[in-house]
Order: sequence, then structure tokens, then C-alpha cells
Amino acid sequence: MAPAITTPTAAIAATKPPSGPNRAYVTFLAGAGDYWKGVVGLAKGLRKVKSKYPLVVAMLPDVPEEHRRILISQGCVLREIEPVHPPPNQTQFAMAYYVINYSKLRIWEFVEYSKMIYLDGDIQVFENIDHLFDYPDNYFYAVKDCFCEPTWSSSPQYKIGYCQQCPNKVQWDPKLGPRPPLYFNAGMFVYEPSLPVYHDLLKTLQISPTTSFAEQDFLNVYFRDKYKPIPSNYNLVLAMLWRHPENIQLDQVKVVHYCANGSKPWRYTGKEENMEREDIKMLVKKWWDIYDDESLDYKNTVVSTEADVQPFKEAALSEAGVPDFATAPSAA
Ligand SMILES: O=c1ccn([C@@H]2O[C@H](COP(=O)(O)OP(=O)(O)O)[C@@H](O)[C@H]2O)c(=O)[nH]1
Ligand SMILES: OC[C@H]1O[C@H](O[C@@H]2[C@@H](O)[C@H](O)[C@@H](O)[C@H](O)[C@@H]2O)[C@H](O)[C@@H](O)[C@H]1O
Ligand SMILES: [Mn+2]
Repeated sequence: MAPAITTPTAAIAATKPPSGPNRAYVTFLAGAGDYWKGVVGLAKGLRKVKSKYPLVVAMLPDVPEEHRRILISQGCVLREIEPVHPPPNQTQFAMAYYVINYSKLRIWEFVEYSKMIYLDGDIQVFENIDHLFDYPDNYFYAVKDCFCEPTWSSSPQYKIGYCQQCPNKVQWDPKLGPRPPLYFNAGMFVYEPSLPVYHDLLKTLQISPTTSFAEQDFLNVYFRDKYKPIPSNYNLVLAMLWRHPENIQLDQVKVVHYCANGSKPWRYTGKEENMEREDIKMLVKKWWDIYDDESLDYKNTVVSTEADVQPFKEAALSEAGVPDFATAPSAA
């Protein structure tokens, strides 16, 4: 007798061939705060753009049961990870909580997936980017960051007003040493999980100095020979809107990274600097429109899939000689 199809996921699995090599989006969740809302928004955004791949959540043990249940109800694949602690150091991180971000490195251990796209929890995907999975292997794809925000004030770039987004506006001062190599924002990147790389990352971390942007700085050094810049449309670091508007065409942007101070949509008050801008208000509303859209909840999308699957279920059950109780008149 055919095994009873008990969960929508099994139903889907019973009818859809695997879509080629194992691929997935992955995000990182830590703490009992409100970032789970970012992850729910991301899960619903990926559904809205009809991405073919699941969203894996690499979460620290301190994520509470209630948030885990919400994420599962939204179709997320939860993977609990252990924290990664950087070597003890006196570094002043740009944001004190950046120290937990080293735990992102655990995602290199997810070798059941051949390729993954990492997305911060404060990112939203407004257009399908599944094609990035087809980019050639063995590179690290990410978007160039900007050095103009005060978060960079301790860097030599910021001190002389140099930014890779406009390298000719203020020339790099060779007295400061070689021009910094291209530097990516680690809120979004395309990578391949690998156990050898994972173990080498952790080993290298323990002998690396900790710096302002924590794991972002570390990943930039580690992958400097594999890094391939991709257009800002794939990770709009919001500060670009007021720092380098000439480099941005907002109607071309596919992915928005709500990393500017005060821009997290689920905490947005509009009070911080630049948060009263019309484009910021529009992008925050776009995020909320997805977050509040119940038609994008997993339970609703699966119900429609369940309906699609029903004929297959009946065929599978009758083929196995299982009478179809669903439509038989009740005995009573
Ligand atoms: O309390 C926290 C802080 C950060 N994060 C995760 O770590 C990522 C990086 O932090 P954040 O996005 O705040 O850094 P930013 O991009 O704003 O510098 C977040 O997007 C979340 O995925 C989290 O889960 N809980
Ligand atoms: O732990 C370091 C973090 O560094 C990055 O955020 C920064 C960086 O982008 C600066 O350039 C901006 O000025 C700043 O606003 C922003 O927060 C990543 O987005 C985040 O995922 C994480 O790696
Ligand atoms: Mn972020």
C-alpha cells in the first residue's frame, strides 16, 4: 500500500522531481529579539517572486521555540548551529552585536547543498534571482560595499573620503599603502558549501585579528582571490541612495538591504537621519506590503499546491488499491 501522504511537503515531494542540483537560500538568525520578522518577510518575498528553492535558517540555540514555530509555519528549513567565537581581542566592532555575526561561517558546513545564496535577515528580494545559482562555480559573488557611512569612520578610506563606488572622486593616497582591494558587503553572497573550506575558515579565523566589520572583513580577506563583484541591483546597501545616487537605478533594483541605521522595516520610526526620504519610505512600505500579505503565507500557498496534488494523491492511492475514503458516502 502506498505510504500515506501525511504532510503537504511529502505531497509536493511525491509529485515534483527534484529541481536539479541541491540549491537553497540561507539566512542567519540569532537571539530572542525581532529579527525573526525579517526572516518571515524574506521567506514570503522569495515565495512572491516564485523562487524554486527553499530558505534555510542557520539559527543559534538562543532562538526561542515560539520564533522557531513561526518560521516552520512559513516553510523555512531550520538548522541549529553552534556560535563561532572570534579570537579574544580588544577590537571595537562598528556595532557591538557584530561579534555574533562570525557564526554565519557555519553555513559552509551545509554540504547537503551544492550552492547557496546567503541573505541577511534584513534583506528583501523583490525580483527573482534564482539565475544567480547558475553562475560559474568556484567564485564568491557579492556586491561592492560603500565606505562613506560613519560606521566606517575609523577606516583610512573614510578619513580621506575615498570610496570604491567613486574611485576617481578622491584618489587613493599611496602614502597610506596599496589601494584596498574591492570589498564586498557580506549581507548577500553566492557561495558553495565545502567542508575543507569550512574547516580552513575556522582555523584561519583563530589566527586572524578581529576588526570593525567582524566576519565581513574576515570573508573579504579570505575570499579576496575568488571574489567577483555583481551589480548593486542584487544587494542595494541603502546608504548608496544618498552617498552614490549616480550608481543606482531604483527601478532596476532586485534586492534591498535594510542595513542603514533606522531602516529595519519592522522597527522603522522614520526618526533617524535619511529615514524621512521618500525612497526610504517607499522601500519600507514595499517590505511591509509583503510581510502583511496573507496570501504569501506558506499555509495558503501549500493549500493551493495541495489542491494541485489532490488528483495525484487519489491516483497514487487507488493504484495502490486503497479505497478512496475521501469521497465515499459516510456510513452513518
Ligand atoms: O540580533 C541579531 C542581529 C543580527 N542578526 C542576523 O545577523 C545579520 C547581520 O546583522 P545586521 O543585518 O543587523 O547587520 P547590518 O547588515 O545592518 O550591518 C542580520 O541580518 C540577521 O540575519 C540576528 O539574527 N539577530
Ligand atoms: O558584521 C558586519 C556587518 O557588516 C555589514 O554591514 C555594514 C556594512 O555594510 C557597512 O558598509 C555599512 O556602512 C553598515 O551600515 C552595515 O551595517 C553587513 O551588511 C552585515 O551583514 C554584517 O556582515
Ligand atoms: Mn544586514
